[in-house]
Amino acid sequence: MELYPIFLNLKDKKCLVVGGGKVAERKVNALARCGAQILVISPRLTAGLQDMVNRGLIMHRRGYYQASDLVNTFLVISATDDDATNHAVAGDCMKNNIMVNVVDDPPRCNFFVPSVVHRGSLKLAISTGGSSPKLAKIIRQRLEHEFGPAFSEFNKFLGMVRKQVQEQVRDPARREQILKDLVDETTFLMVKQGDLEKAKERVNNVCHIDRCQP
Ligand SMILES: C[C@@]1(CC(=O)O)c2cc3[nH]c(cc4nc(cc5[nH]c(cc(n2)[C@H]1CCC(=O)O)[C@@](C)(CC(=O)O)[C@@H]5CCC(=O)O)C(CC(=O)O)=C4CCC(=O)O)c(CCC(=O)O)c3CC(=O)O
Ligand SMILES: NC(=O)C1=CN([C@@H]2O[C@H](COP(=O)(O)OP(=O)(O)OC[C@H]3O[C@@H](n4cnc5c(N)ncnc54)[C@H](O)[C@@H]3O)[C@@H](O)[C@H]2O)C=CC1
Repeated sequence: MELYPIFLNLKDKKCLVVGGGKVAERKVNALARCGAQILVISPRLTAGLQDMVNRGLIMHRRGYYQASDLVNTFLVISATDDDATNHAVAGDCMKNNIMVNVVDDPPRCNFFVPSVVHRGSLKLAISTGGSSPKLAKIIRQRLEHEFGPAFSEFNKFLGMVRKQVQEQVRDPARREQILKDLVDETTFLMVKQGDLEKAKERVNNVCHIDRCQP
């Protein structure tokens, strides 16, 4: 099966997490950082999830999953240790065309959660298609070394410069050429070697417009 990789905007989308154990906590944290509106259904919660409830970051209904929990839900993660519940959640979601991930049952998922290197808006997401989550984790750790925190700032800088070029360079051919030349292998290596200022200067030299300053 070939999986289609996408990046979802979950801001204010209702997301349901069934189960309140350590796997649920990991998935909730990933959803929370994207501004999702999260409801956890579980008779028990980890201390970390309880803390998030106390701080008003997520909602919690103490109890067992019911099909009515799915009303208005965009995305569901079923992270219980109970097969019958996980099957019921998957079946109900499939019937209603809701995105669903069942953490211990890949065939019942219509999406997998990748391993992710976070560098601000720059995300490197790794999936093994479910073959080996541990391999995905090892690759993520290697990439974290290779793509250090400087990439977060550099990516933000490029986004800003690119927007300025789009707004200020009227001639379409010139604009296209500048955008293509904005970053190259040499600039990339400067960021990688930690010379962010030099990299930014090189970008500014390409666009030659006064407002392209950090
Ligand atoms: C299909 C998928 C569904 C989904 O959850 O989306 C899935 C399924 C399962 N995971 C299992 C086990 C483990 N999962 C991890 C870790 C992670 N698992 C994640 C994703 C995924 N896991 C999806 C596929 C991703 C892909 O395509 O590669 C990561 C990447 C993202 C995240 O969860 O946030 C996160 C790493 C985050 C990071 O650190 O970067 C570890 C490692 C560890 O804990 O150290 C182990 C133990 C070692 C091992 O098994 O490899 C089991 C067996 C359970 C059992 O038998 O008890 C199943 C069920 C099965 O395979 O049948
Ligand atoms: N996909 C992944 O990344 C991984 C998946 N797993 C699998 O994930 C599952 C959960 O693992 P853990 O979080 O460690 O288990 P856990 O035992 O800590 O948590 C299970 C949670 O489900 C809740 N629960 C049980 N029945 C429920 C129901 N009917 N409705 C709502 N909540 C219910 C329990 O109260 C508990 O909070 C296991 O099956 C495990 O094999 C394990 C490691 C990684």
